[in-house]
Amino acid sequence: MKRFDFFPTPLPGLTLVQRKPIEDSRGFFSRFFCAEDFGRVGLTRPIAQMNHSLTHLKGSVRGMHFQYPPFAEDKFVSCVRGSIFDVAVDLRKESPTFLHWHGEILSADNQRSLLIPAGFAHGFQTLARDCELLYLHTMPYAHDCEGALHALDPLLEIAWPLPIAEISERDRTHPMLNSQFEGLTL
Ligand SMILES: Cc1cn([C@H]2C[C@H](O)[C@@H](COP(=O)(O)OP(=O)(O)O[C@H]3O[C@@H](C)C(=O)[C@@H](O)[C@H]3O)O2)c(=O)[nH]c1=O
Repeated sequence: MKRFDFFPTPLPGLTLVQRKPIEDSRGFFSRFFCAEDFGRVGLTRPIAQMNHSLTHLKGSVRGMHFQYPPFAEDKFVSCVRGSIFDVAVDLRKESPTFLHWHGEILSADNQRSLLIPAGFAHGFQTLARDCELLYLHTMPYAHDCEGALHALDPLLEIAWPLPIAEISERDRTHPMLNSQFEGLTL
């Protein structure tokens, strides 16, 4: 029995994952991750870290974050409480979709996740109060390799669905992109 459906997005390698829970009168049972199935859509490295976040306010934005090589990471992002507009930006130097973004609504109800390959920046906006996210990462957190784009960068033009209600001090001060940014070579 298939536990997931995988859908390609306009950005090569970025994959929308539809979990397929088994429901009964008690509720549901759902496979959350499967190395074999995910390997077929490009996630071939083992999971190194798992993180959990809670965001209280509707309209909050976190992002756009990535890690530079050698800590560039694949990320599997899910919203297990509430609903978010989840966005990935292609930063791969040679990619035909360099600096394009793609967004998907991920929610506890729709049971969708985004599988984001290394070489992308990631961020999201909450569409409800008290949203909780789970992340699987193929590389550990490496403070010295952190990179970020500004969520309101005019070169990206990310269409956030709501006015930004809250954003961290760090995320508010990321520099805007300029023509010197050549992208990531992995
Ligand atoms: C991301 C991260 C942060 N931290 C620490 C640093 C800081 O003191 C505190 C909060 O960090 P931040 O403000 O960066 O948290 P946050 O803005 O939620 O960062 C997250 O944003 C989304 C968009 C992602 O894609 C995630 O991978 C992650 O980068 O937690 C870790 O210890 N491990 C981690 O993996």
